[in-house]
Amino acid sequence: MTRKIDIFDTTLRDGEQSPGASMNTEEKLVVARQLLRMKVDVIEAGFPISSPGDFESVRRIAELAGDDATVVGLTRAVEKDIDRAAEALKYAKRPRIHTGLGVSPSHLHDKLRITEDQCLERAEHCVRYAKKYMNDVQFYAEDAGRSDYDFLVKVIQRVVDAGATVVNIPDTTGYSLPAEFGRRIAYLMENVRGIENVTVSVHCHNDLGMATALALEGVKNGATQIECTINGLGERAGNTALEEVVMGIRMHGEELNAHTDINTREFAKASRLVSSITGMSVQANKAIVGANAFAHSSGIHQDGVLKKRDTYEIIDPADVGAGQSQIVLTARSGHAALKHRLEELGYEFEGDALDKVYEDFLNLADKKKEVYDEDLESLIHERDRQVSAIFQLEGVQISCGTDMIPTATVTLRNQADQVVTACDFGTGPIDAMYKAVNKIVQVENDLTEFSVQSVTRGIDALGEVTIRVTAPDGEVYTGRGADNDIVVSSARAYVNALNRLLNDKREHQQK
Ligand SMILES: CC(=O)SCCNC(=O)CCNC(=O)[C@H](O)C(C)(C)COP(=O)(O)OP(=O)(O)OC[C@H]1O[C@@H](n2cnc3c(N)ncnc32)[C@H](O)[C@@H]1OP(=O)(O)O
Ligand SMILES: CC(C)C(=O)C(=O)O
Repeated sequence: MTRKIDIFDTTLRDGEQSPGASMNTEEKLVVARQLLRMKVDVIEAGFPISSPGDFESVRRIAELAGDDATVVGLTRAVEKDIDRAAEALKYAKRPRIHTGLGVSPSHLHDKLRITEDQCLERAEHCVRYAKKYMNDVQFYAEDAGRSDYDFLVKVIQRVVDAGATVVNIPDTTGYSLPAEFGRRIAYLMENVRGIENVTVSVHCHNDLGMATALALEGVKNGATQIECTINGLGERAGNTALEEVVMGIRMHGEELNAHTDINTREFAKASRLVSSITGMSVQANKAIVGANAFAHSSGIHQDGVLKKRDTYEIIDPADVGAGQSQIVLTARSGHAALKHRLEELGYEFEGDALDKVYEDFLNLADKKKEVYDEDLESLIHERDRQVSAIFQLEGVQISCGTDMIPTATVTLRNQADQVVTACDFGTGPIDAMYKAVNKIVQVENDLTEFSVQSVTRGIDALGEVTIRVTAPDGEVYTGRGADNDIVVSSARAYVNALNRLLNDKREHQQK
């Protein structure tokens, strides 16, 4: 059996320290419920002395958690902070005070302005003082990542001897390299007497983008608690992301001799919840919970994933509550992805027919970032319309604008494969285009309806135009056309309606 790693979630404390991410008590309770659903072991609910609101949040989350999680209040190595935290945690079933102070030369000399001896004394005192209130006391050695190895051993020895149940070794500034941070943890494990009787925790920041790697190195070298946040929220560049570190342990559990009890299927939901409450959006390429984490948009990858998912995916998206892998159709997609999506939509294309749709698809995809299902359907319908065409639109060019007479030049190809061009002007670009088409097609009709709608989303969406023309005998013919450019859609729709009218006329003549 591998070691159980406790997941200490600090979204509500360090996560909330992200500029712009602060949460009120009700919002913190909503997040806390989600953390309980995920079965985190420890919830750091706030810094009780910092404000009445944070005190209340810690108090209510302690009540909410009951026996299901340890609830932590953070303090400085200051008696009044500890008193306030103890008060907030008075009714908690599993309370923990998290106290401590800086231990690096920078924090001692420039921030706290104390000597090493004063630091050792304060460290011991804050733990002993907190122990008056409860047994479970966690000590943090702030900025341990930049501290002297032997001084850190002395600090941790003092607090272990004073009764700390958990010792937290933070890389507060995200400065360390993972292997070096691992050596630091190993050094403590070798040199602090009795450390095997306490929980060693790691709390890493992401200033160099290595917070998850740092935490995993910590675990590899002896830590059994990881402090982390949903979406990696936290001071400055954030903390170790909970979803990343838990999945890292799941993937490499044997090598790390580690497992967690977290319900990973709640990850996607937790990510969305925290993002919507804090207003901190999640980057699309964020590991595990980003919108693109299980999306494939290039042909070679799509072909691989369609043959077997694990050719390009190490995690089943369902395991993190992210549904299914997505095949995103773009100009980098190949036949395999297009065929697959068409089949999902109920269209079977093989061989030459598939090649032709693929060609149209690429033309469209070069103009759009992403080709959606509606685009594909529209593209197929457009092809069907052209198959039975007497006239086909070859090109349309418009010139219009302020102080200009709208003018259209239209080129059509007829069934005898002749290309005919006509030009006309009108009250607007569409009117000019219709008149130019009429000069070539020369069939009497009234344009009785014109409507345009966006087929998909975004500025590059296909616009689909529907028009109705009425023949002299009162018969109505509908035409449709789709393109990114609505003038082109309009020309296509009009030519399509006229083709129908002409086909109908021919059929009548043949009867
Ligand atoms: C690495 C971390 O993330 S630590 C957690 C960060 N979280 C917070 O800061 C929570 C919100 N903070 C607050 O509400 C306030 O800063 C308070 C209530 C904690 C303190 O407020 P104030 O008394 O006004 O002090 P202020 O914030 O200006 O300065 C911090 C003081 O605490 C001292 N201090 C900082 N950390 C510690 C510590 N761990 N132990 C003891 N003293 C500390 C500083 O040296 C400074 O003392 P000084 O004024 O004697 O120089
Ligand atoms: C309070 C401590 C654990 C902290 O947030 C840090 O060192 O980054």
